[in-house]
Amino acid sequence: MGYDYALVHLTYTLPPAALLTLLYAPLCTKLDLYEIGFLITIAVTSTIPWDSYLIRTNIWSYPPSVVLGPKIFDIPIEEVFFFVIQTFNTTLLYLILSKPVLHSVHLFKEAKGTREGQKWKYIKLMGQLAFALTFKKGIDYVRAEGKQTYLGLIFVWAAPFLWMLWSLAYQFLVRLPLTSTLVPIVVPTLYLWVVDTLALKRGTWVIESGTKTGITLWPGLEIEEAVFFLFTNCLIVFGLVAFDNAVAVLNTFPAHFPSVPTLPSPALLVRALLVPASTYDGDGIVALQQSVQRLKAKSRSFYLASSTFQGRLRIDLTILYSFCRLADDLIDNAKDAAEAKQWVSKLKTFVDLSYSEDEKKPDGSLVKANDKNQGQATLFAVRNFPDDVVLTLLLLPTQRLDKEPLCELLKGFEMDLAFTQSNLSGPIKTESDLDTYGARVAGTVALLCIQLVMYHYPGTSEVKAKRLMASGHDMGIALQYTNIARDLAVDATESKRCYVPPGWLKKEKLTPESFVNGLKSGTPDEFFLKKLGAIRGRLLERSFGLYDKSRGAIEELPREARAPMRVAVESYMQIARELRRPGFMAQAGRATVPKWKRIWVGWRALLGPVKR
Ligand SMILES: CC(C)=CCC/C(C)=C/CC/C(C)=C/CC/C(C)=C/[C@@H]1[C@@H](COP(=O)(O)OP(=O)(O)O)[C@]1(C)CC/C=C(\C)CC/C=C(\C)CCC=C(C)C
Repeated sequence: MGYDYALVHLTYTLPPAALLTLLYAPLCTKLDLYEIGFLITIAVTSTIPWDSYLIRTNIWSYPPSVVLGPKIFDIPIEEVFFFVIQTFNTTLLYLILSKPVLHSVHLFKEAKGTREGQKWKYIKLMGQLAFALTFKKGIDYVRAEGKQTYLGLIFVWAAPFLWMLWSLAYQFLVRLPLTSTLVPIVVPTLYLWVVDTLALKRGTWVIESGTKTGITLWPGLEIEEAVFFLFTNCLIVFGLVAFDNAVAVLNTFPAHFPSVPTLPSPALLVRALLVPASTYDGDGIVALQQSVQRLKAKSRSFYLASSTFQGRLRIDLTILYSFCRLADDLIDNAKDAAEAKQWVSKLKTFVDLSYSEDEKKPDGSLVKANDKNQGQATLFAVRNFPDDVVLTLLLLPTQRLDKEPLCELLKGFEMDLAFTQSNLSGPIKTESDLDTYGARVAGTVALLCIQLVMYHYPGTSEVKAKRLMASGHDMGIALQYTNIARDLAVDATESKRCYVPPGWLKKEKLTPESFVNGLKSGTPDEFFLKKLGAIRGRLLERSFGLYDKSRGAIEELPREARAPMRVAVESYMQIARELRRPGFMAQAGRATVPKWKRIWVGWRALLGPVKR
């Protein structure tokens, strides 16, 4: 009996496991735990018979003086634990690197008979051929019973699994970013090559000389060992990608899978993978791709927060963001007031059409509102909006959202039309006007987000729902105050808008005109900057007041949405914290949160309520 193999774990496999666990724990969901368990179970059960055969045929051996003693099918328990911990570590690295990825956007509709469809057919076949040839080579090596036996046994064991996983998930394996495929294969493989070199040198495990090629990748690392670790990490990552491919199909296509259990059974996962890619909803995928692009390009805070939401809620929030953003942009970027008004009116018509009532035909039959609305709204959207807007409109989950907040949001955008060159304060005459504006453009967004949360995680009582809505509404206004405080200069120079109530400006002996001119001047004097600091401070004070009042309610949301909502709110409020730093207070520029700080704030918010 000895401790050498146990020491390998203590020194090399357990420390990275602890570090990865620490990093991933706040992000870990029930589905992640299920995925980890699923992969470990498959890894252990598929490796035991093979490893046991290798030991019993003396291809591998473990000197009794280096292992503790207990064995499972002749395999030392340290070795069985190796299968577990290697799968665990590679899986956690994969999960961490994949968190920012919305898997649905990497699905692809393979239209039959098209060049693209043909291309995918060849990609699939080429992979299958490569793994089939590897298997064949393995058989030849094993049959020869010579120096390539061990290499052959690795090929024969791994290639069929790789062939099967490739056949099921080739699309995802090709389309996912390399950070989700190559990196989680390469990093653990290199690491284990180093560990293996050290273990072989110390004699912790021994490869018999008659059945190995004798070729080394570097001094001390047998080629067989290098291939073994490369293949096992490929198997783990291919398995994870296939799992996520199945979950993406389940989440993305409600027409195929109307409801999705929190933990889909293995049979359901396989069913999802077997849905032909030619039957995918191609427009839905493109709409999501456009929405994710929009979210990534336009809001770093919400992009970061979106990665902490799960499943269909994440998809719905991404589409909702895209809708709000493009509606705002259509109006803001219109060439003149008349065009902006037209966009508001078209958006209103689209919303009206999406929510009209059931209709009775003259023959007494009923046209269900849902079907009728979808048809009418689709037709209207296609005829009246640019191509890159239409798909988002069509995917907007109106069945899960109330009409009223959407109409109020459009009223908020309409308020922006009242700002003119000669009326810089537009509709904002008093503090209460500013509250109304914030309620319309941001309070409504909060209500819509909470409705989606409660739809996807049902069970909130009516009384609680009302309370949550009221607090969420306040939180939306809080975020809008921060948004205004951040964008004072941009609003003044690019849109000629002044959202600060004239009364507040008067207190600083400013008018909307002098304030906007001061912000527009490249080098405002110290005197002006002091006043700017005071006004910004007042906006932020209101923002933090509303934030303090409402943030407790986040802890009353359904459990699954609490931490992600905290991340969304905190990463936006971090902008307010940056603005309040003494160094920034008296600057005219736009505050941004450095990437590392955004990640830190998000990670911190996942752990629990943040101290103010
Ligand atoms: C995680 C995720 C994808 C969330 C999506 C949230 C969402 C749908 C946001 C829409 C934002 C948007 C474009 C609205 C149009 C009007 C507007 C510009 C509002 C301002 C947002 C700023 O967005 P962005 O940074 O892209 O804009 P600019 O860079 O300034 O151009 C707002 C500041 C409003 C945002 C308000 C919310 C997201 C509501 C927050 C409140 C909650 C989520 C509720 C919290 C729950 C409780 C119980 C307190």
